[in-house]
Amino acid sequence: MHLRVRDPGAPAQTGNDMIKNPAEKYVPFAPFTRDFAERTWPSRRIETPPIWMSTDLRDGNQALIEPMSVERKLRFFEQLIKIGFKEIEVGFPSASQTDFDFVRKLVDDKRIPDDVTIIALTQAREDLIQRTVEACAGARHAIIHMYNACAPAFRKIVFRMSRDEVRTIAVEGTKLVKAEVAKHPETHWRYEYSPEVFSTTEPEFALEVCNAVVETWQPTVQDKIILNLPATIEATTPNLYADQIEWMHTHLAQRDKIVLSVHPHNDRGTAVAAAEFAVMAGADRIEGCLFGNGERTGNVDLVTLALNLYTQGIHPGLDFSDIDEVRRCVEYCNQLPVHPRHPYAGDLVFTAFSGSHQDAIKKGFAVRQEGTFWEVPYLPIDPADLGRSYDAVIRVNSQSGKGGVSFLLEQEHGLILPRRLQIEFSRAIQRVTDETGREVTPHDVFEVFSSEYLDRETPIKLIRHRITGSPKTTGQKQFMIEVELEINGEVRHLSGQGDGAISAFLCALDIDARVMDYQEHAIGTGTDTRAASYIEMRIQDSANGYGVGIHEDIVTSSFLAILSAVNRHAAAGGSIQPRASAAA
Ligand SMILES: CC(=O)SCCNC(=O)CCNC(=O)[C@H](O)C(C)(C)COP(=O)(O)OP(=O)(O)OC[C@H]1O[C@@H](n2cnc3c(N)ncnc32)[C@H](O)[C@@H]1OP(=O)(O)O
Ligand SMILES: CC(C)C(=O)C(=O)O
Repeated sequence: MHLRVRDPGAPAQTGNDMIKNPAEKYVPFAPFTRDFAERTWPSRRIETPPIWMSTDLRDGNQALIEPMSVERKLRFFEQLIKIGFKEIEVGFPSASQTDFDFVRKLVDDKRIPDDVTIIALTQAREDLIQRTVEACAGARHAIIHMYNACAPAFRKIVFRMSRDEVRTIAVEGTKLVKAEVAKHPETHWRYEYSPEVFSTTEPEFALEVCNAVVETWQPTVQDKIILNLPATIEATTPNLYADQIEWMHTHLAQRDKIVLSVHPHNDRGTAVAAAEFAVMAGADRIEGCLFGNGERTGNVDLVTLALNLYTQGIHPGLDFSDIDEVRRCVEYCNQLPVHPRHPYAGDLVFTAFSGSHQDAIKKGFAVRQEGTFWEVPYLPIDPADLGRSYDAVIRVNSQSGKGGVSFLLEQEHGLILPRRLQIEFSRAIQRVTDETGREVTPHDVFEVFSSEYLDRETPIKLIRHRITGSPKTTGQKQFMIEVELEINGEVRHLSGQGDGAISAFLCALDIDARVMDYQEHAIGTGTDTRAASYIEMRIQDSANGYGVGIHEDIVTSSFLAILSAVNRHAAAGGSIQPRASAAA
């Protein structure tokens, strides 16, 4: 295909461009000549899951660049069983030897659990029906699924047939299926009929064909027929599809002997909505594919549908506890990637880069208590329910803020930064992300944090300290301290006293500095426990700045935090004047 870039100033062109008035070329689809005012579906809610039918191995497979081998089909089949599907369309056995062999393998190797029904699709042609039944014969439960297109364009262009002739294809095909399956009584056979392209078929005609098929098959309340109403090509807004479904639901004869099924495709990008509305409108069953594979823009995505229900508190009856494993399997079998933004399953769907999202998520996790309703902002589902970790929930780039940065430090290193330090440190990260224009990993964040706060050892480095007198030993309200420091490369011995260890240390340093805020907490537990100290200082007349120290000993960690603040001050060009000790 040839793509052209058009000069925006150029006059409208003909040829490959969009036309000025699409109404000259496209007719909007309206299923009813007048409004279907009797609709009730908009005020309904979905309270129970539909019957799920996976057509990955059929509709999904027929849309692949390379259809699945038997090995890939088997792997997919096992995965579908594991997820909990009870109805699986396994192929179009009359279409290819691979499909035929695969279905036979399932049956002959007894790979189909007793509570699972396989489905095989066929056109309404005698030889194809025979081959389809032959492929499934011997299975405990099997559904023969027959289709023929009923929409006006197909009657006119593909079949060149009248309505009566098209209805006859459906009825005669149904008779053939009935006769063929009767030859294999060891299998419990059911029948599914699809008026293909139902989405653009006149509802009255679809009804006429479906009623004729039901009459021919003669289902019972116990052994229902499946009538599947496909949006073979999604033709309109999902509300109109729902109207079509509700109209069929309320007008079909023998409705109690019918499982009403839908099969939405995603041409307009609204298959999920169409399927949900269809269930509200009376559908009992949905056919689709995992992650929305399928012809053109795909079949409706069953993962999204199932998990949409789950987030409304309704268990879908399908298990996606390890969604990554499901995704890997589907990607392998289809040889197609799942988009990183794909609902519930994409790599990025539980990740926030932007500052305000990160802030809200961090706060949501902080107040979250086990056993309470899920209420973490921006996360519609707990990633842990799908086997996803919280590791990637927050990632940092130039769009991020303090919440995200400090969340990473807390998650990865157990550091709980005071609010003002969060603000201060996020500026350091912002500088990096602005300079590089790239994401910073949790590892990068800690590196920046270390070089900004923890690795500051010049001009003053703590060598050792000794508290020589404390209120307990001296009987006075004073701490006495002796400190060995390296200052500008020279070892110094200083001493000081104060009401506490920190003030004694500051006295020994003899710097014009005040502690504005002091916070500490433990990191880890047991013998590995360390203390993290955060000290905000005002040194001389400069603006407040933080220092951070981490050490096994809590007092040492606070001294390190003071020196971290002092050294940062010096690095920023501030002056410091330590006093020489008496010994020096
Ligand atoms: C919406 C859907 O997804 S439907 C499923 C589509 N999937 C597939 O087609 C995949 C498997 N299909 C195939 O391998 C092949 O199409 C086969 C084996 C079924 C048939 O192959 P062929 O015999 O070569 O026919 P072809 O595919 O060209 O079918 C077209 C013919 O079947 C007729 N036809 C199409 N659909 C049907 C139907 N449901 N029932 C009866 N006849 C049909 C057409 O009118 C056309 O007839 P014509 O040759 O007299 O004009
Ligand atoms: C055969 C039918 C159900 C189909 O795949 C479709 O209409 O999309």
